[in-house]
Amino acid sequence: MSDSAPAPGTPVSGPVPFAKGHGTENDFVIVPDPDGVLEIPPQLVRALCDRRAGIGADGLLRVVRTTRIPEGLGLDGEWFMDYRNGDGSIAEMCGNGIRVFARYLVEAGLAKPGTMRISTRAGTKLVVVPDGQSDITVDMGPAVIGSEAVVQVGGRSFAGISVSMGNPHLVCGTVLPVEDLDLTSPPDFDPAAFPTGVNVEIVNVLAGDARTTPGVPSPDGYDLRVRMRVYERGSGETRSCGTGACAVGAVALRSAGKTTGRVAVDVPGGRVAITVTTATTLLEGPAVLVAGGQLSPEWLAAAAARPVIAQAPSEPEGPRAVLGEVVEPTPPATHTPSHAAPSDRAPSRPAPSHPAPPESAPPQPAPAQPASPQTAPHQTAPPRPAPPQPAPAHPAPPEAAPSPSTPSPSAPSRAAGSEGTPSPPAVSSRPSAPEAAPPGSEEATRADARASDGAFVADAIVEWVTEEPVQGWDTPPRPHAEADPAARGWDPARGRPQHAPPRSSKGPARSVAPAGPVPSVEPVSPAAPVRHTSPAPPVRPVGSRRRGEATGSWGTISPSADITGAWHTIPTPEPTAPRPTATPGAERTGSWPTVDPGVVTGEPVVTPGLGALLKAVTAPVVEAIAEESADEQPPAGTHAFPRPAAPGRPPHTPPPGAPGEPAAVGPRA
Ligand SMILES: N[C@@H](CCC[C@H](N)C(=O)O)C(=O)O
Repeated sequence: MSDSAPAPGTPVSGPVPFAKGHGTENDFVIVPDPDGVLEIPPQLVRALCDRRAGIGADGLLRVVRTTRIPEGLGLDGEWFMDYRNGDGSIAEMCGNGIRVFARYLVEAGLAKPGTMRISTRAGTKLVVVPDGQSDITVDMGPAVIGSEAVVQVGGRSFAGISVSMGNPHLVCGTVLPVEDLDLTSPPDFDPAAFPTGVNVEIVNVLAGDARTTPGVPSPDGYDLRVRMRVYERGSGETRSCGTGACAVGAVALRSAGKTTGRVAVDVPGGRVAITVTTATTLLEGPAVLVAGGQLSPEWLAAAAARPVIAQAPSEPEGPRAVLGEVVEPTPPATHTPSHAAPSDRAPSRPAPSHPAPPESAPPQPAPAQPASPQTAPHQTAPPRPAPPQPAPAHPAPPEAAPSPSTPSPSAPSRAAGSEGTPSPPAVSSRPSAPEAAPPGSEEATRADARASDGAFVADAIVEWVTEEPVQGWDTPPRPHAEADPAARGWDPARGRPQHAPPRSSKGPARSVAPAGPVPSVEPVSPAAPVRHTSPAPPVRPVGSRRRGEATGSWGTISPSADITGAWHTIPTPEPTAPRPTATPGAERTGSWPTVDPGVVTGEPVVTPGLGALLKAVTAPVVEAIAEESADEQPPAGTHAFPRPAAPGRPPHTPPPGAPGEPAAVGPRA
């Protein structure tokens, strides 16, 4: 923080800028905070992501210099992506979000196009942003493939393979057309297998798998084409998930007998390309900025004053002041993994009860622990560490691997560096590069993953059947959730969805989480203005939203924004694959075939667009480019999106109508 920086706790006197963007329609509110002076509590994240009373998004990206946050210690990207799910919970990584984040850096004049390093809770990622509006590519690190687990989605059981992309995923292949599935309710999963929750991908293989789609060619440049829908932890169903697509690409390739290749992953919001090499996973896809503007101070105050639903907080926070309000101290609450959707899509809730496995399920599927617990980024850098670390809702069985919620002693820990820290560290220059890869970093993860490469493949017995590609497939409309949990289909007495499938009468449930307390509404303290970070009480539990508040004002519309609102059309229609004959219980059989560990059936696929990146990953010149990018001043006067305030000043307050700046529409402080 510079000398002229406001003292912690000083109210921010101006409007807070924001931008809105999406990657394949996985959308985000972007809040620039280069000095790390803003705290955005979960309830404000929820309010901002509210699609009716807020700006609306699946998640939030806070743009902060890596040197200004405890999580960034040891990370060497100039910028840190502080990602939040729409329900206010923190996640380790977001593949679509980091592309949008990079686009924002460039459009806001904070970075130059080209290669840049962006730090996340899952390590520092290399990102290539071409000049113009072309797709952005991210080196996401290796997919760490774990073991089989079963999940209940829309009343059906699916077997899947757990994968860590820094955050946890369960990839479930199925013969049922994914567009027919009901993803309006949170999946029921085994909390012992996923103590911090899980993102669930349901997948059809459409082309390129000789065993299941014989004779159906993939689009040019791809080895496989798949379609997926996803239910995201903390966000509900989204129209795309970048980390999920990476997980799907890795598992789908292995199911087809390959460990490397390129996969077209079609999602409701478009298509992303996944390239799996022996060392890493590349995610390529669009990133679009839609608008920029300023949050209304009145709206912020109203958002902070709304009542909250008392529940176990999804992300225990340390003492901090907050954006929009200051709350009273509360004793630490028992942590319950957060994996529910935000309130405008599905209720936040305690860990769901896990129904009995389907009759055809293996008697005792292995707990879904990644093969190398010490290498899984979401284990080494758990998303919700807090001192003291509470026990998971259900401890893993004795034979299970150590709980992923157990932080590594060497992992970067917010417990050590954040929660008890009254203010961001006074670091004014970039830290020198560590001699060894920092724990939890991408480099460390990759090195560990290489060492355990042969242990990636899960012991799953599966069957793939093709299904007919469908043009213009769509997902059911998102349900509009009401404040009343019951009105959202939530049974507070049972602590699970009202229409959750009954547990099997033929055997006990494998793991049943405690139903949890019935949510109750309680007020929070009166709203206070936006404040800078300072020693402050813990953040209260995530709140529900209230209607009728003033919202953040809209600013400019980006010329590059895709505002058609139309369903994404797959650009190149592929030949129709033979549609399988659905058999009773088929959803249980669709999963991933066993692949011999360590079998590599193809060379890494290098396409023209990715060749440069693959070279960049290893070329020393990348470091020079990254350094240059970090050290040089961004071009002035060309940015189209709101820039953050200069160091030491409150968030940017552009003059109304200034060239290149969004017009100030909302009320001023
Ligand atoms: N949509 C993101 C993933 C966001 C985080 C996820 N919901 C989690 O909690 O792990 C992506 O594009 O990867």
